Amino acid sequence: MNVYGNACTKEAGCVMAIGAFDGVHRGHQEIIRKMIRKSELLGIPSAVFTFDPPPKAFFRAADVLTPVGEKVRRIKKLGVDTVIVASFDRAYTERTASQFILDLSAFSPREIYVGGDFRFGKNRAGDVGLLSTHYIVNKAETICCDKGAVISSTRIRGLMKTGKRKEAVTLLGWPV
Ligand SMILES: Cc1cc2nc3c(=O)[nH]c(=O)nc-3n(C[C@H](O)[C@H](O)[C@H](O)COP(=O)(O)O)c2cc1C
Ligand SMILES: Nc1ncnc2c1ncn2[C@@H]1O[C@H](COP(=O)(O)OP(=O)(O)OP(=O)(O)O)[C@@H](O)[C@H]1O
Repeated sequence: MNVYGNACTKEAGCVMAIGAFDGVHRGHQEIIRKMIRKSELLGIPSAVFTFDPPPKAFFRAADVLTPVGEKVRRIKKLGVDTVIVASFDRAYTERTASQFILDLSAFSPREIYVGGDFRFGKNRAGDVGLLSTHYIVNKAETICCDKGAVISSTRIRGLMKTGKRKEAVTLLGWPV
């Protein structure tokens, strides 16, 4: 596990957002900004817990929009104090949902932000319900584009593949 920024410790605690965040697209930015606002309100550090490579790249060979260095840079640029990157390899996918919950406790998250469909742990056994029995969990609302379609890394990968760069950039909110 690599940790960028030392603001978030067990003692200091944090408000945390968790996810693959490949591309750090406009949907991701919204959830991260909400998390930062809450951390400012509570007067504690903000943190993002993410994975390298993104689980979809590991399991389904999806194209990676942002290599880890660029992903961390984008997340920091949004104003996040600490970025935690777990190495997503075969051994890591064997960690159970309970082990992952225990991993998080090293950063004492006071509140956590995820999407409603967030899953974690071996065979995706953990869900928001389970996480909520341990932490205060905020479920982010889904952000859509102007045409009303959900913004996702998968959608942006498709646009890039078919040469629709301009549309991809609009959904990403970053230049490519
Ligand atoms: C410890 C751990 C183990 C995981 N094991 C699996 C797995 O066995 N199969 C799978 O499809 N995804 C697995 N995942 C990936 C999650 O399903 C999910 O993609 C990840 O938590 C990121 O959330 P997000 O997809 O909402 O961004 C695992 C995640 C974690 C944290
Ligand atoms: N459009 C969106 N609006 C709000 N939250 C989002 C949006 N897309 C993803 N999220 C949330 O951001 C976190 C990271 O999501 P993830 O990186 O898996 O998103 P994704 O774009 O759907 O990726 P993929 O298409 O590869 O599955 C999750 O908690 C997820 O629910």
